[in-house]
Amino acid sequence: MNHSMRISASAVRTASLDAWRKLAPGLAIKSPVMFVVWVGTVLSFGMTVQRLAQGEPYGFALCTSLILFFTVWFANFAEAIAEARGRDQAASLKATRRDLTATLRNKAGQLTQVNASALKNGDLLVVEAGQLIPADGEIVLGVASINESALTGESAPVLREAGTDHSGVIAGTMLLSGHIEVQVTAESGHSFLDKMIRLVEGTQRQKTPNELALTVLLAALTLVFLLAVATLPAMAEFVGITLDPLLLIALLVCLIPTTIAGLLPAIGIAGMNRALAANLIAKSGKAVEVAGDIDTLLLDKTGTITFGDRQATAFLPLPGVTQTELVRVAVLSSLQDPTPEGKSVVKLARDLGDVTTLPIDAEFVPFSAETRLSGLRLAAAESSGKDSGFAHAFAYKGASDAIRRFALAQGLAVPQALDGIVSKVAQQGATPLVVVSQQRILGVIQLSDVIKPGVAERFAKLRALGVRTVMVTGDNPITAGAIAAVAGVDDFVAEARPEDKLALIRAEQAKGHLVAMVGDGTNDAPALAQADVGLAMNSGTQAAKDAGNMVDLDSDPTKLLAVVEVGKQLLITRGALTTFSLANDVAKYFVIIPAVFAASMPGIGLLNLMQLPDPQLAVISALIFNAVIIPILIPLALKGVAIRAISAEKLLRNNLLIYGLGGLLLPFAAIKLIDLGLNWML
Ligand SMILES: Nc1ncnc2c1ncn2[C@@H]1O[C@H](COP(=O)(O)OP(=O)(O)OP(=O)(O)O)[C@@H](O)[C@H]1O
Ligand SMILES: [K+]
Ligand SMILES: [Mg+2]
Repeated sequence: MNHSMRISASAVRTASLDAWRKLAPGLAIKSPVMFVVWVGTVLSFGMTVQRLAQGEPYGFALCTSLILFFTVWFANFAEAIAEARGRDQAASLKATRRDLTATLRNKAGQLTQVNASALKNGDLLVVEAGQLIPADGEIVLGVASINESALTGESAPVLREAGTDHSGVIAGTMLLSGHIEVQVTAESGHSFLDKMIRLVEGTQRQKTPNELALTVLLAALTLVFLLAVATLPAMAEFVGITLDPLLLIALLVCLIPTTIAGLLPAIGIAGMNRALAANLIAKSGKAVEVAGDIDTLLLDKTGTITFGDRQATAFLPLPGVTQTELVRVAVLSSLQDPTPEGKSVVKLARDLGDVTTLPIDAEFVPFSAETRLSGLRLAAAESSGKDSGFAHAFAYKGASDAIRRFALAQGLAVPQALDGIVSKVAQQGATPLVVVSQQRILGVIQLSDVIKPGVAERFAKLRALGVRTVMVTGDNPITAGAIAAVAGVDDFVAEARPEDKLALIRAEQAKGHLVAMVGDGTNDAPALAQADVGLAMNSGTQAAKDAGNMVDLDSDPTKLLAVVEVGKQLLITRGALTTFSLANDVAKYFVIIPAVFAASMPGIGLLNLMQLPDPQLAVISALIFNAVIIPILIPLALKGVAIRAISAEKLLRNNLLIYGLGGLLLPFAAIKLIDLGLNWML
């Protein structure tokens, strides 16, 4: 993906054209504030023509009309340039999805070649090494090594596998090796990526709730100023002056919040652009915005804080159990377990010389996040029944609390020595899996995982931004504690099942927190849906991606930091420019009103701080400032106000100082300068 956020010359060219197109009344009315300026422009041009026709002086009228016109045009240009930049960004993404062909497998097993655009949800595709994946989907068969660089810019191949939490594939990426079957989950043109493309292109942009609220507020302010200006002629009449209606229009435009109204769409689009530049797919502008207000972040341990490639590294038998016996039962419990954990158990056992094979009539009990164990039952033993005197034969492995409970329910004793072994493994941050057969608990498998480098710094940065991090894991409290300490999370919850994660999010939300959550597994889906920001990994299952409101193309769980930053920057930029715009308007009021009345009311002349001699020139100067401040601020609106890791209150105070006080003082100086310039020119 092209991550350049610079403004290209061609973007400026298209935006200039689009700014004209956006003058159409149907589009102009979308922003009530700018529509008032639009109407003012039309009226003003009308009066110019009228004065021209009647042979009256029309210079002031023409100047006013032109400046008003450019005010509207600049606002249109601000939006158009943000959109053009979004289109540039989307173009490279779109290119990955063009003209793909698919090998479709029908129910009878026959293969046919079809165009990817004809694919339907649920279609089964066969993809061979060297081919491009034709549609977004989930691998239902096979293991794949995939190059996603067309999408993410990252050239290192990624591994995707059927039946795991990383089975998702995306159209336009390249299958490097393997032979896979993919089930289509998103028809061409309807995937998250397509949606994001439309969002950044501006073709499917909707105002976010905050944007809508601000638009209403600005419209209300405009109405207040409209009423205030409407009462001026009567007041002027009272003191014996007749006010030129053009002066009133100009005054109104200076007073209403045109700066923020003109820049508002650009700020929102730029937020989406920044998200996409970070390889984040947001399903709506709202998701990005909410991310800025997040104060609690829930992360799971395995695969988020650690690499998630849990590998068996040791078999630790209980006293009185031989290593061979422990290994044999561990292998029995894992032979049909497709998880990376299960496979690694078999691999380590084989390396140690184990040759255990699957007994006939074995019934596989798959791992679930609910039971937190896996293994097999022997159906034959089961059918012989309890009366025959045989116990059910089984071999299980699982989380220590789960196996302990299971063993007790089966009437098996829990050996004293178990705790010691479990804690020893857990204290190193490794995951202990306890192994049990129908006869007894045999010992522990040690699963080792590696903490991702740099997570501690990221969490520290989040803390500085006011975001509390909580690790939620299905693992035991000791392992969780050990990992939490190294990773530097603020808090952790252990032995959590999926519904516990959901309950935790609800509890945090009930306390008034806005919660973000990262996940990739199907069992994360409810929590992802409940969270205010649910960031799903692109590598994850379709259920997770459907439930979340953001997808990370890089499948990097620590990307949540970037999500929060993009969101915060959006909110802070919008807040700062709103403050600036309103402060400007207040200042303009005090510049213009005295200038207008000074000539006929000596008393008010004292208030004419800036000593602007000619009321018409004063108004023109204010109008010019009012217009050009929009393009001047476009780069800031697009780039965003810099955010530093300081507390929200400090940030607010700093911004009030810079954009509030600055916004109040700048117009006095700028308008005086423009006025001096105009006086000199004339
Ligand atoms: N294949 C497996 N067979 C048996 N038990 C397993 C298997 N995989 C994991 N477990 C046990 O179940 C627990 C929960 O695993 P799970 O992967 O659901 O954790 P989680 O809720 O996703 O949390 P996290 O990902 O943070 O560890 C693990 O800590 C481990 O003890
Ligand atoms: K204004
Ligand atoms: Mg997990």
